[in-house]
Order: sequence, then structure tokens, then C-alpha cells
Amino acid sequence: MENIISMKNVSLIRGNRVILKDINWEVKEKEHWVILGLNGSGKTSLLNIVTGYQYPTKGEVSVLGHPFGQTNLPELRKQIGFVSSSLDRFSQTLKSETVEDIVISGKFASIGLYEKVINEDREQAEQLMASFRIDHLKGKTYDTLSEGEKRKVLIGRALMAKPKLLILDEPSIGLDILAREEILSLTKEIIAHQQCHVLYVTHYIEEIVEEMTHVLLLKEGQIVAAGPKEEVLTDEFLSETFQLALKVHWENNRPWASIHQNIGSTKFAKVESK
Ligand SMILES: Nc1ncnc2c1ncn2[C@@H]1O[C@H](COP(=O)(O)OP(=O)(O)OP(=O)(O)O)[C@@H](O)[C@H]1O
Repeated sequence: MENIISMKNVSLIRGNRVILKDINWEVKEKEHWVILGLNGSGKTSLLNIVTGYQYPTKGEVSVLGHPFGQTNLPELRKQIGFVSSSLDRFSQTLKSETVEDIVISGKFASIGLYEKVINEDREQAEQLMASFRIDHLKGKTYDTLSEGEKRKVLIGRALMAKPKLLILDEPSIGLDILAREEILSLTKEIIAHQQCHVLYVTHYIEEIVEEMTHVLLLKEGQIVAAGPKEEVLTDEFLSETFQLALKVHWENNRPWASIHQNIGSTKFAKVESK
């Protein structure tokens, strides 16, 4: 079976800025990955390479068995579901769309419905909305939804095209603790019931639910560690990634981080001793 993602010696350089350096990464069948790293560590750039929106300066990339350079990227993208808060840039168009039309539009990778919708599409959207517990939102327009509801609708939209790879780029950003747990429980259901591989980008390790199998840690464009989550989520690797003394503990099969040294504590000590 082909790898879901394969990157060999991938670097991304823009101007004199090295954004990604020597990335070697393989995602195999049945693996679900979380990508963690500080702001500016290169997470979005890495996703942009996976989706073919950015071409690496150096190295080889293959996604869903398609080597880049010999692949029709628009065709490949039909097999990749991408949910990002940047979709909100289109919120002017989305605003007046109904929940069900937004979900259906995922089949055509469009914002707005311009193609002929068949009964099968409506049925598939109904099923997705029921399984995401958003069927009660039918008829409502996007601008009247809460942030958590909007996020669920966009995830439903991404699944409408039955992608083989689903990228969730910081899906919990701006959500309260309850809405965040709902998104995590949805992610668990997707892994359990949809035939797709999940790539989940976040800043928070407690979002690594039991079903996520692997973790990639990025720091300044380089991989700190990548592999099965139990091997990667160590105090040492996390502290290096987040440049802060962190300790990991596990609760209900989820990792949590606590801070073991306050940032700037040395500085405060100096001021006090003056
Ligand atoms: N086209 C570009 N030209 C120059 N620098 C760029 C370009 N694209 C990204 N960068 C820089 O590369 C670094 C990595 O950016 P990227 O958006 O991939 O980080 P990130 O980990 O996704 O950050 P965040 O968590 O804040 O979203 C940043 O310092 C960014 O400013």
C-alpha cells in the first residue's frame, strides 16, 4: 500500500528565509497525525506543501501515492478535505448560505452552490448533518451560527467529497471548552467511521485524543521528533519544541502539559535582587 504522505529531504526557502529544512516524514495507512509547534514554526507551510499550494525548494513529495511534479494537483485536491479558519475569508459569500447548502457545496469544492444537486447529494448531506448532530440547524444561514456550529458545518462540508485525507487546521481556535470538546468528539467519530486519514494541527497537546496515533513536533522549520505519540510526547521533546520546561501527564488517554518553570522567572529574580 502507498504512503498517505511521503516527504524526502524537503526544504522550503523564500528569499533568504529558510521556512522548512530537511523534512523527512511518512504517514502510512491507518495513521492519524497531530502537528504541533509554536507560532511561526512552519505548520501552515507544511500543510501548504501537502495540498500542493506551495512547492518545495528542494526534496520529493508524494501524497496519496501521487508524486508531485507528475500529478494533476486540482484532481488530487478533490481527495483532500481541508478545514481552516481561513475559510472565514469567504464568509461574505458563506454568510447567507444555508447549513445544508454549505455541506452539499463540499462535493463541488465551491463556496456557494452552482451545480446541479441530485437527491443522492441531499441524502448524503442529511446523513452527515445527523451524525454531526447539526441537523437541527437546517434552514439556518451561516451568519446566525455560533463559532462551534460553524466549525462543525465546515467539517461536514469537507467530508461531503469523501476525502481520503482530512486536514483540520486548528479547528478549535476561538472555541470555548465545551465547543472544543464537541469538535474533538467529532474528530474521534470521523476517525472511527469515515474512511479518511486525519491530519490535525494544533497548539495544545490535550487535543490529542485517543484515536490520534502519531505526532510531529516542529521547531523553526525542522522536525524535533515524529512518530507514535507515546514516543514523541516526552518532557524533553515538548520542552524543546515549545522552548519552555514542560511536563507531560496522561489523563483519560489524553496527554496534558504543565509548565515547570515560569517564563521570565530569571528576569524577575534579577530585578528583585537590585
Ligand atoms: N512566502 C513567505 N515568505 C517569507 N516568509 C514566509 C512565507 N511564508 C511563511 N513565511 C514565514 O515562515 C514561518 C513559518 O510560517 P507558518 O505560517 O508556516 O508557521 P505556523 O507554524 O503555521 O504559524 P502559526 O501557528 O502562527 O499559524 C513564519 O515565520 C512566516 O513568517
